[in-house]
Amino acid sequence: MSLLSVVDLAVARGGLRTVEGVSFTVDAGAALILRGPNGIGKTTLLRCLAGLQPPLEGRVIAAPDSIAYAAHADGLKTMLSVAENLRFWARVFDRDEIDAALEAMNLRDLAERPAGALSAGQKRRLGLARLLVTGRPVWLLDEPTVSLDADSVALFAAVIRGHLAAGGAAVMATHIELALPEAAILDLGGYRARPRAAGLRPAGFNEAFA
Ligand SMILES: Nc1ncnc2c1ncn2[C@@H]1O[C@H](COP(=O)(O)OP(=O)(O)OP(=O)(O)O)[C@@H](O)[C@H]1O
Repeated sequence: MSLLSVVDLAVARGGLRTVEGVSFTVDAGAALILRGPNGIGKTTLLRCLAGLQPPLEGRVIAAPDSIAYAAHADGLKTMLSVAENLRFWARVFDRDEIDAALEAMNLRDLAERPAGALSAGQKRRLGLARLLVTGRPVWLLDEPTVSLDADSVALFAAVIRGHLAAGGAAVMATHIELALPEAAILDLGGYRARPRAAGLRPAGFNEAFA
């Protein structure tokens, strides 16, 4: 069963097309890794999949409320504890269970620590734990392993595997080897947009008369 389909997608950032003609499907239980050089548009594509910006062309097909996005920034509330951050985030998604997320990302001993007093890798673990409390099947992750040590990368890979085994799916942008050999790889380098403006202006718009 397909949880996410992308059809002939083109996206733009800062008024410029980044990638175009991107199509793929991610089934339940499957992971897709987005690769490509810096600036090709991996983050831009993820933002579009997450609904944070519209596509220039093409379609993103997913069930309503099925997607959870872990952006490059962890988006933590620094004055709240680890547990409070997770409870807050769970409530945003109308849920209240956080124990499994604390356990999975090895955060139990840090549960009462203010998020602002965590190390970079610990913050990243908390950022990833936020996905677990959403209960959503499709995870989008931007550079999920930045700042993680080898043990935490392995922890992360185990969490992704558990999510896939439970029928979820994941799309991840990363330059790092994730120890997930079963994941499919899509290199966006082959979808670089031909240089031209994003085409965001209305049809008939003529710059000479603007
Ligand atoms: N906030 C922004 N405003 C305008 N342009 C941006 C912004 N963020 C990124 N861009 C540009 O959009 C293009 C795509 O950037 P994007 O962050 O999607 O690439 P990426 O493949 O994720 O790169 P990286 O591997 O470095 O994370 C780049 O040319 C970048 O310079």
